[in-house]
Amino acid sequence: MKILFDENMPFAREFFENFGAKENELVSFKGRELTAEQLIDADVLLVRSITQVNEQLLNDARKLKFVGTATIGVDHIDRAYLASRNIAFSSSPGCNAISVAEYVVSALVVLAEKYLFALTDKTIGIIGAGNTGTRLSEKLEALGVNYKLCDPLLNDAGDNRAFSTLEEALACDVISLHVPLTREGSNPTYHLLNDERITALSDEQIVINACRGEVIDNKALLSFKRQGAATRLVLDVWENEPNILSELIPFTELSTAHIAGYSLEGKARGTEMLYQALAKVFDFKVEKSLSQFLPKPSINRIKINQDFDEILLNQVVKMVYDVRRDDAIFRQQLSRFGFDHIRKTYPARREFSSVAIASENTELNSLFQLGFERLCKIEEEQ
Ligand SMILES: NC(=O)C1=CN([C@@H]2O[C@H](COP(=O)(O)OP(=O)(O)OC[C@H]3O[C@@H](n4cnc5c(N)ncnc54)[C@H](O)[C@@H]3O)[C@@H](O)[C@H]2O)C=CC1
Ligand SMILES: O=C(O)C(=O)[C@H](O)COP(=O)(O)O
Repeated sequence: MKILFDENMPFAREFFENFGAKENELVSFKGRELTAEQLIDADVLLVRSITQVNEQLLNDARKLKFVGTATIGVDHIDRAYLASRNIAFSSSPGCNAISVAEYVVSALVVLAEKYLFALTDKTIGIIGAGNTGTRLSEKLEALGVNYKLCDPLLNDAGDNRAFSTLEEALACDVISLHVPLTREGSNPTYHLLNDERITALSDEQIVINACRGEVIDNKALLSFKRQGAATRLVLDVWENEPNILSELIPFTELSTAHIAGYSLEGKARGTEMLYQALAKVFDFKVEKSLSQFLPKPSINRIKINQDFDEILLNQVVKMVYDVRRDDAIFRQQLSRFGFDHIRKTYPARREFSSVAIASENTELNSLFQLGFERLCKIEEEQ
């Protein structure tokens, strides 16, 4: 069985070697350079978000039986075409939802420190309450931060959480976008933040986009900022990646290269989910799991000697993931090396759960609910 996989897919060789594939049948490719010719004798194609999978790419791939994407988003896949060819398809729902939620928490912590506000004084409007929006809401709940959820589709489907209207979510102190990119249907998200909604934003609001660039009209956003709006922007995703509207960058508080979901765990979970999906389709036994391959994090245990407060939160969140690192890389390297290079050479980043906390009679439940591990007494003594 010949398996082609994106070179930016951690542990793909470890998962797929011996998976009915001989050495020369496990072939990596560059996501933006994959050609139809490379796929002629492929049985399985495993992509990330930068490969457009459509008729043009697959027309000559007559042996192809399975396409998988190690991502949450599926806007790069023509699923109707795959169905018309009877090619099995699997994405990796939720694989990097924790990573994106931790990116947002890091951004909030950094902005709270810079502008001297308490997170508990703010309300976060979460637009899109699927895997990522839900993970974020759980983390905010852990911190005692108010939030509103907006998801008309889940609301209509009978999800019994309390939902707000889009207008209510857009009026929150912080707006965090977690919708898929859609251009059709009852609630399309393409340019959800259009000129009209952008110009209605106040100087005090913060807008975070870590879903898809096209959800915000980037040109309208730039012209809004050029007119002097003080609205604070955190942008991880951009219209027309990798050729983005770089004039926007100086107007943002934090700018990154579509890496919100790039914790090692988040990326690698995508690979693991494809391994499991492939095993199901081809009736192979699932024998491997991610825990076999994840390296030890550079810091995996800490001891905390005070009760939880926002200063402590700032310290521990930034110890694991400080989004300013990625912002600095982006600003310094974009023009020299390009968008894709920054993503490909992304430095290691781990999730909060990679660190276990020991505490002596201190109240740290907020940190455990946020995602940090609790170190029990026996482990502490080892
Ligand atoms: N920046 C990054 O690195 C990453 C970005 N993403 C993006 O984030 C998106 C969301 O991820 P998940 O939450 O995991 O997906 P999901 O599919 O679990 O949830 C998306 C939610 O958005 C809702 N939704 C759709 N249209 C809406 C609208 N007009 N208004 C409000 N809600 C709407 C859906 O009903 C669904 O509940 C993905 O589709 C992907 O494009 C995902 C992972 C990493
Ligand atoms: O999972 C998604 O959806 C994402 O946006 C991923 O973080 C995209 O990563 P790449 O597939 O572009 O490496």
